[in-house]
Amino acid sequence: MTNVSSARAAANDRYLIGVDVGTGSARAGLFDLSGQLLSTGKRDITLFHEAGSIVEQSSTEIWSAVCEAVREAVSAAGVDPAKVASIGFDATCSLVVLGEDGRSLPVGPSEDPERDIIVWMDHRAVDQAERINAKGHAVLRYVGGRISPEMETPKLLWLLENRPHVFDAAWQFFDLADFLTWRATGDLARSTCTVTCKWTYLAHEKRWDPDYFREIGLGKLADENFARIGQRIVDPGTPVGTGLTPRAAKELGLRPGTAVGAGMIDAHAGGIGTVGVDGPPESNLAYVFGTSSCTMTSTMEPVFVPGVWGPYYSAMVPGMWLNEGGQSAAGAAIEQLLSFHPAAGEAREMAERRGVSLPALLAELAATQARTFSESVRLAGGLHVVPEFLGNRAPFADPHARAVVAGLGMERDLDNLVSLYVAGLCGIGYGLRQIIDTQASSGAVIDKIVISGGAGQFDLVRQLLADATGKPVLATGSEEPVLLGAAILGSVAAAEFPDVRSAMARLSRTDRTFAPAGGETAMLHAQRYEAFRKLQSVAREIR
Ligand SMILES: Nc1ncnc2c1ncn2[C@@H]1O[C@H](COP(=O)(O)OP(=O)(O)O)[C@@H](O)[C@H]1O
Ligand SMILES: O=C(CO)[C@H](O)[C@H](O)COP(=O)(O)O
Repeated sequence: MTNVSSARAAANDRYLIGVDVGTGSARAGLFDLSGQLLSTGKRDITLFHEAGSIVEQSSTEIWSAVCEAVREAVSAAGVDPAKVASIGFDATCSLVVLGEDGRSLPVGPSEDPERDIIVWMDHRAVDQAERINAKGHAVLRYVGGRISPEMETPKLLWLLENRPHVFDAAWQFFDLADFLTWRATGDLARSTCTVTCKWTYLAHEKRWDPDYFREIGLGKLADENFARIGQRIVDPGTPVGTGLTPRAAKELGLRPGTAVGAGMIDAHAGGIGTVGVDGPPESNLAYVFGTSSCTMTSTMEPVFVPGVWGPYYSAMVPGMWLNEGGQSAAGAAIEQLLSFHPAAGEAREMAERRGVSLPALLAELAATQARTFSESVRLAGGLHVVPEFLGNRAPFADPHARAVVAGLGMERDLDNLVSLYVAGLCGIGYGLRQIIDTQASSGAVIDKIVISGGAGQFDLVRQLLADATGKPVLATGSEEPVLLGAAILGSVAAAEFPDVRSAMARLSRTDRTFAPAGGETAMLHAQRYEAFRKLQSVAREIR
């Protein structure tokens, strides 16, 4: 084992960059070899919304945002780019469509070629997903029994049926993380993580299933031997190409040849940035609470949980199986919930004056109004929220589910908005509890939750989630575990660590534990959880 002084010396020598492309922004973090975050850079990215659940982005804009964020992080730390050993990428699981020579193709009715990405949250392919599910092909066993319209094969089918000229003109279809490693290195390798979780690649058998593609109407892709969706599938962290191309290096402000690791989906990077702490990975559920929420559970043997994505082999922790749940809208659901309230405008102005976001302001107000974080649940009073504004991802795999808010009165004031915010967070917590309970009844039992993501950075949120689920919530030492996860991928490609497991063990540690409240508070949450399930079930019945 390296001692502290030699680790420090090494830490001064070489640096790791992690890039996280979330739904709303591209961020870069510069780490030393002890996992210490030295600087960050961030650029917002545009989301184009259209009728029909269409949400698109631009890969050109995203690549520029990545380059600017990396330059910002490197210059803020004052580090010589020659000392950057590696770069790793994670991104949302959005579909990028490129034509010959890598030129962007328009994925939607706007016909704007810059809009070449169907974003993960785009639900245009609900009908295609339903038709695929009706066929019941055996590969669906490995995506929780039902394909989601957020995955890539329904989206590809939508393109083939609605924009056949674009489908035919496409040279490559990429998951966003694989686009980024291709753009950085020129290598078309796909990551096991992306293709297994979103494209039905069977990593445990190291193969695509051509029958599935033929049965659902995407036989063309099988006939081409999968040349447009990935013929070389490598584990996350595998060195890609010969590192950065001269062009990409110039754009990023780094050296050509800097090692690049095969990437991951953002939630999975959050997973490897967190689940290595405190006990074996199978005891820890990684909870990534950002625009969406993702629950990542690792097991030694495959566990089939209807309505929870997976089991996926080696898609997150190498050699382990993964069950992935969560909700399509989590942070986004809280934003939507708050936007309906009469006091939202006034509160937003107040938040702007203080230079914080609206939910961050409300978290602060809730914390000051309650004696302890745990007691803030009482602020919710008779308000109950099932925050399924964009369907139920797990454990019902139901994209048609919608939100329920119960207990509204005539109040219009800021305090009532704080109450609604707390009730919304409790609803997020009960949805998480429901996934944990469902997984446990199928055999995937966890002891603790390790949290990451933008919304997971608040102590009030962490405590409420611990109380709502009855499980301890751990915060890691790194304030940016998702960026750390991405940096780990690069570090392995640069051979700074022998493999992802050892990098996880070396670079992540627990900072604080939020123990679940007992006594009356636990009872109150048990009652509220019951109310949540009743409301959710009535809403389903009504539909
Ligand atoms: N205190 C908070 N309470 C609830 N939601 C929050 C809070 N702070 C941030 N969020 C939400 O978290 C999301 C941003 O998280 P982040 O991980 O940065 O996003 P992404 O990676 O999805 O782009 C936004 O939806 C934001 O409104
Ligand atoms: O589907 C997912 C992971 O499988 C993610 O939810 C999606 O990629 C968006 O992530 P984020 O909320 O962090 O922007």
